[in-house]
Amino acid sequence: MDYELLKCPGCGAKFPPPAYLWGALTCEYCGATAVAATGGWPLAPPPRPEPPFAPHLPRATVAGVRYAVLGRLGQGDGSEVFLARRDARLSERVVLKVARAQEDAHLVAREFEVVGELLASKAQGAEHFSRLLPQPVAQGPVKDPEGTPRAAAVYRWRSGFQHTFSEVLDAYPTGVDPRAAVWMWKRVLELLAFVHGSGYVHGAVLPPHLLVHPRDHGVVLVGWSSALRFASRQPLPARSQRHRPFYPPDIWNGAPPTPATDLAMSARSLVAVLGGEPETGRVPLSVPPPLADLLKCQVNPDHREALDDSWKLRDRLDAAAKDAFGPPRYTPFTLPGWG
Ligand SMILES: Nc1ncnc2c1ncn2[C@@H]1O[C@H](COP(=O)(O)OP(=O)(O)OP(=O)(O)O)[C@@H](O)[C@H]1O
Repeated sequence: MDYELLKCPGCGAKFPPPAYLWGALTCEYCGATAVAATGGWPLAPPPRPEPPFAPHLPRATVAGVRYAVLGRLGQGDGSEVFLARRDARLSERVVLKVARAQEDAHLVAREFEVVGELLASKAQGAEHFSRLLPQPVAQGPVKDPEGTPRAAAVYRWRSGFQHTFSEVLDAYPTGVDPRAAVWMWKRVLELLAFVHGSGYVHGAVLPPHLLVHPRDHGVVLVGWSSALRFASRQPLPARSQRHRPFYPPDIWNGAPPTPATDLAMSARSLVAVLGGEPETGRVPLSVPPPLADLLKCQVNPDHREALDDSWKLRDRLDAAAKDAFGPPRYTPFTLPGWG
């Protein structure tokens, strides 16, 4: 085999090993540029084009980033929500929320903004609770299959949180085990305590906005487009007609929402998931009286015993659950698709 010593033809200094990417070498000592007699050292071949991920899947571009749409996660009052992945080798899964109509565009933008404000909150527990809020990635218009631009927002995907209270009720049409309802309500109240401590109300604590992690006994809230600073005393910017029985009645008359509104809506959602009537707070007889009584008084913010402080209500729930079931212990809860 023949070897060639690489020396600068100008000053004779040794060249460093030629970098594969360069077609020429510059001498570190005399600054001369040397090109091989054959016209240059070989350049690295251009990177091979990445094979596209699942080319049959539809693509959507938001804020200059392309996503492959994997499937639908759900449908909101004003939006379509999809699971997608960044269309690149180093990928990440995201939730893509697209406004169904132009009139709903402001709600998608509003949610993105409010969530950003809450993520900046310094209220007690911010470090823990901010991880339970949607994590914004990007927002901007996305073109639908007809080419019409629609307002869209992208959030990070949280694996495990994919069943809403509405789907839990589909899986348990006569209602969940009251023990499961206890941890579900506790998680909602803890998160609401942080939201209220930050000066906001969620304003739409409804079954389709409550996502359950069945194994970890976690619950998070989505659907933040109605959230607002309660000190503003503004009425809710949107209400879901389909879920009328979940709102305290004064909200339909334009009353400004307060933390008590969220607590009442959380109680009504829990009543529903227990197989009861959200409006009256009536639950099946299988629900032990301490829990049934607490729910019944809490669905109505005007009830003389209703609490308007989320932590206090959580403490009261703790006591009611101890009365009914003894000290807390882990009771497995399953949903379709979970072993
Ligand atoms: N982060 C998420 N992870 C999994 N599923 C989600 C997520 N966000 C939304 N979904 C699904 O999409 C459905 C609709 O989403 P969402 O409730 O946020 O829409 P919306 O009612 O139009 O929102 P909003 O009330 O803020 O305008 C939810 O009920 C749920 O099934």
